[in-house]
Amino acid sequence: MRQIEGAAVLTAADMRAVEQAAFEQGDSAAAMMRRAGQACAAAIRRLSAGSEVLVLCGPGNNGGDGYVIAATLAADGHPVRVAALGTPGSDVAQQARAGWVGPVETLHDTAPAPVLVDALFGIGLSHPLDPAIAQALLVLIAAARLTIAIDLPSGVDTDSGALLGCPAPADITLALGALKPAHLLQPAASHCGAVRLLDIGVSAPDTMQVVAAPALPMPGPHSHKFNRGMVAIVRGRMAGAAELAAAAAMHAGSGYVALLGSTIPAAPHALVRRKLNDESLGDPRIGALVVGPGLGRDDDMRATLERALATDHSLVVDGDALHLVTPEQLRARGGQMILTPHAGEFDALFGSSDAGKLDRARAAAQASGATIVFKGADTVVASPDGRARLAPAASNWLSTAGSGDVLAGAIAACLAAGLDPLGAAAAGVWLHGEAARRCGPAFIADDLACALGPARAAVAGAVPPR
Ligand SMILES: NC(=O)C1=CN([C@@H]2O[C@H](COP(=O)(O)OP(=O)(O)OC[C@H]3O[C@@H](n4cnc5c(N)ncnc54)[C@H](O)[C@@H]3O)[C@@H](O)[C@H]2O)[C@@H](O)CC1
Ligand SMILES: Nc1ncnc2c1ncn2[C@@H]1O[C@H](COP(=O)(O)OP(=O)(O)O)[C@@H](O)[C@H]1O
Ligand SMILES: [K+]
Repeated sequence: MRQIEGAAVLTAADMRAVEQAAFEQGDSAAAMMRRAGQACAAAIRRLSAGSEVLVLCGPGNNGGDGYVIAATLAADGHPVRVAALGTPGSDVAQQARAGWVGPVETLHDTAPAPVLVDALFGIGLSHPLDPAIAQALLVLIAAARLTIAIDLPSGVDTDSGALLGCPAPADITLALGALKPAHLLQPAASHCGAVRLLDIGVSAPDTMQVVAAPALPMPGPHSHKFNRGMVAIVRGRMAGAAELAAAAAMHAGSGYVALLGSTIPAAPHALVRRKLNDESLGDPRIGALVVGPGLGRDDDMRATLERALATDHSLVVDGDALHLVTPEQLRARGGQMILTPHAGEFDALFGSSDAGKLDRARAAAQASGATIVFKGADTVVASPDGRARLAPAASNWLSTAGSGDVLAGAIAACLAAGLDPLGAAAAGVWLHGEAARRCGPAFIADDLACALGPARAAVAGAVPPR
């Protein structure tokens, strides 16, 4: 059982392809289900600390896992009962059912137990849960001290994280072989409780991963302020937003941060304030240029954005700037670009849609040629090359004004430090989440920017000095 940071994330189709590849290498579905069920049983035995376990088994292979779990627990002398919904459909699930020699109650007639194992539906749930099933499940959950979901809580859509009917909230979800998008995307993610990954002996591709603590360059004797990575930020109509992004870039480790558009001295004095003109915008030492936080959307600011786009700097495009560009314009510009939209900005730039957040982020990356950081209580980072990173749940206290400006600055610092756009975006998201965790409750964006330093210290040493 392991933590999820850095783990592979697979859609339902990816998971089936990985299983299929394993079968072609000589593995069998029965052996895989046995490994999955036994790994779950070992975790459940530890978590239940001797209390009786009730395993709810569905009609598919998730239910098959459930029968293996029950048989394994019983063989270890652990008190366990089984209640089923329907009869197993696949050969492998029927085989697993045959391995359970105890009685099988029905979902509607069974009595509660202190530990409930939800093995009703996993990645195969295709339509909303029947309300009568959902109701029976919720009654058993309410009576249990601990609910453990196998692979996914029953009642969520694997790929989009949407709810299918009234899902069964779990305290712990044991993800099998790899994470699925629903473990990380809202609203499903908040029904998973703590997610832990179990190895079931399959090797998953790393195209999609959970955002993990980044490896960031450390300063050494060769370092000076410019080769640490210089960040420039365009100041717009709401100056505070650009100031927050600048503070974030400084605390995230940039050696030199310039605010373009004001020369009036103010704290922090480490921030270099320059006029916005061709010379300052064209400074070849700039490693990342941030445009958009508090920019404004009037014609003057549109012209300022055009000037920023006309440079050949790596860009972080945020906030108002996302209302002033089109995906086609960005694609035509090319170069390294990271866009950081929240849901409203995303809809404005790419259009609204009922598709899932992961699919939308990936399509947007394709359309714009930029790396997309689709923000919210869940955050998806998608690269135009198809790779993606999904953030683990972050502090809900991030729902405070200016926290997105801080993220833009943190990402810019990582980009200027030499990370590729996907790596920089994921590193910025991780630092932002870690800073929020360190801030505790009711912080403001200024606190968050300052906490990026200690968050950065948590990964210090990840990379030896150059
Ligand atoms: N190769 C294997 O045997 C492995 C299977 N695994 C398990 O298998 C699961 C996937 O198994 P399946 O593909 O069989 O899918 P599920 O067990 O998630 O559910 C599919 C079954 O439920 C039915 N169904 C779908 N929606 C329903 C609804 N709303 N109401 C009633 N019935 C509904 C389907 O017709 C099908 O019979 C994974 O989540 C995982 O738990 C893992 O152990 C990995 C290895
Ligand atoms: N409920 C939440 N839980 C976790 N993170 C959140 C939540 N709400 C917002 N965030 C994060 O906080 C930041 C908010 O950014 P944004 O909406 O652009 O704010 P602002 O424009 O005020 O700077 C994003 O990084 C987003 O992912
Ligand atoms: K389940």
